[in-house]
Amino acid sequence: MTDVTFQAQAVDWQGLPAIALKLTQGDSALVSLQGAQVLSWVSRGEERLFLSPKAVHDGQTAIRGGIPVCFPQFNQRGPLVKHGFGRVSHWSADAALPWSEDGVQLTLRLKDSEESRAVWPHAFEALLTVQLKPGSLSVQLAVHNRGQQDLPFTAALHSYLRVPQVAQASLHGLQGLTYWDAAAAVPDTHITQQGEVRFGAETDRVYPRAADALQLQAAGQPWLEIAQDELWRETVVWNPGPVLCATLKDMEADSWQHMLCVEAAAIDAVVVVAPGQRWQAAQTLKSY
Ligand SMILES: O=P(O)(O)OC[C@H]1O[C@H](O)[C@H](O)[C@@H](O)[C@@H]1O
Repeated sequence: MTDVTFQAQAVDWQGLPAIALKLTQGDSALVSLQGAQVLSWVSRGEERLFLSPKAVHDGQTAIRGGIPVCFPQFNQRGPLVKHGFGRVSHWSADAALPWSEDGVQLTLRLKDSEESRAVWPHAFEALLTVQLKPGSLSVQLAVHNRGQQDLPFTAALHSYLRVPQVAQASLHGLQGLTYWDAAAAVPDTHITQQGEVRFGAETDRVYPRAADALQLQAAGQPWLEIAQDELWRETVVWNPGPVLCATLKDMEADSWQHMLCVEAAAIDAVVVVAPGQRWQAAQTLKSY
């Protein structure tokens, strides 16, 4: 006897190919093949990811929201397009598989191509594995070096978390850690976090990974636990605030009030994967 615990279906999201995962229990996720980007995670009836109502879906532009995969470069820390070509590339999907007792797992793959080698001369396979089970979503990036030389990269899972109102949200678990403040007027500003993180003006910070999982508390929502594997050595916290948000064409003027990004990142030190070796690390979200 086989108990069916999930459904996986190829669907169209705004003209782009995507895969819809749905658990018998009710939780669901939507994953775009562009960028291997999770666009939606509904847990216990509630959408937990922010996807901009003005997100561009032309198949070439980065999609604003969900969980973009920044790879093989974070931000503008290198010669590639901002946040790397991974989020604007077409990934292929394996068949979805049962996972754990009541969940589903989906793996998407991106291999080097003539186009990628023209800008980044490395033979690689990147795998993005999404594991969905009741109350929890885990996203793992794996990078396999298929070439003869060392493979250097930086990366992040740029998770956009949806909150009803960011002014009534707080992020717990980073206190005592010293962050680099990328939004500070004075370059190279480092500040030690006091208490929880709160949002209002532009926030753009790189923290070292905390030993324990973070907790996001937002009025009108169940708590969210945010954990990241050790190889994600940094956590980026980003919210554009009203001024920067107004300049982002793919955000509504008030979108900054309904999101914050907590990004599992490997960026301060370049990751180097030896020939034939593999690097992998996950971020896991749990709703309480
Ligand atoms: O607008 P994007 O290219 O998606 O980047 C959005 C943001 O990503 C990260 O959080 C960086 O730390 C920010 O500096 C950047 O503005």
